[in-house]
Amino acid sequence: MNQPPFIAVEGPIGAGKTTLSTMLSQELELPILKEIVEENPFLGKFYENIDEWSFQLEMFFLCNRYKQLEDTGIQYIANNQPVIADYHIYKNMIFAQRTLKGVKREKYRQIYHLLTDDLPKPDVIVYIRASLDTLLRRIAKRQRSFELGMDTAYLEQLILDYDEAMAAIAEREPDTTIITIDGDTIDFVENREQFNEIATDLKELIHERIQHT
Ligand SMILES: Nc1ncnc2c1ncn2[C@@H]1O[C@H](COP(=O)(O)OP(=O)(O)OP(=O)(O)O)[C@@H](O)[C@H]1O
Ligand SMILES: Nc1nc(=O)c2ncn([C@H]3C[C@H](O)[C@@H](CO)O3)c2[nH]1
Repeated sequence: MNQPPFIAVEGPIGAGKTTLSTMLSQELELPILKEIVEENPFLGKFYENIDEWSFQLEMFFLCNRYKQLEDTGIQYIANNQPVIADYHIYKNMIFAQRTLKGVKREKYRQIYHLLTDDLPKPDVIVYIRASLDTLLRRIAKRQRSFELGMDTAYLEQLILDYDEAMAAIAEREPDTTIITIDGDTIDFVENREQFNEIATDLKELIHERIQHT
């Protein structure tokens, strides 16, 4: 039986996840789960020295998301309410597999599965793909001080990691709907028609699922 959807907006750093999920939550009148960024004590240190700070940072993200999704499961999903998030829990693995090495990576992997295997997983993913140029422009535009020294190669690699991760989810979870948006050509901020198309697709999906519940 279909459930009212749990929608996640995903994509590499600066793709527009928070922007699009906020717009969608307003348009579709859905509650939103947002990543907490400014209060993260490790992000600045991490971008200065990834090898030194990656384990602390990845564990911090994992624990925060775990708590948020545990609460979401109780508050919304168990009550058959649609909800939208500006991340998918699998994001933790995408980053951690890139930033952690050796024993720490293996320990992290085990903790990840222990914490997340029984969490509610999104059944719709809006995946915003974007080229390196677009991402760099957007990251520069928002002027977060800790991101200004970000290594371009790190971002370039994450673009590939995201593509691989989405392909792996599509194969592993055929019931998950993945809507891919080309963030280079579709401008959901400036072009209202393009935003409306995305919102309409999701409205139809929610409607279908609620009818089948
Ligand atoms: N389609 C767009 N056109 C122009 N600017 C955009 C667009 N989408 C997002 N932006 C701008 O790009 C910047 C990054 O967007 P946003 O913070 O939503 O990205 P994000 O994917 O949530 O980032 P992060 O990975 O860091 O969480 C913001 O300044 C936002 O206003
Ligand atoms: N290493 C690492 N692991 C994560 O799970 C993760 N999630 C987000 N981020 C970074 C991207 C933006 O700079 C900033 C806001 O999204 O935080 C992460 N970095």
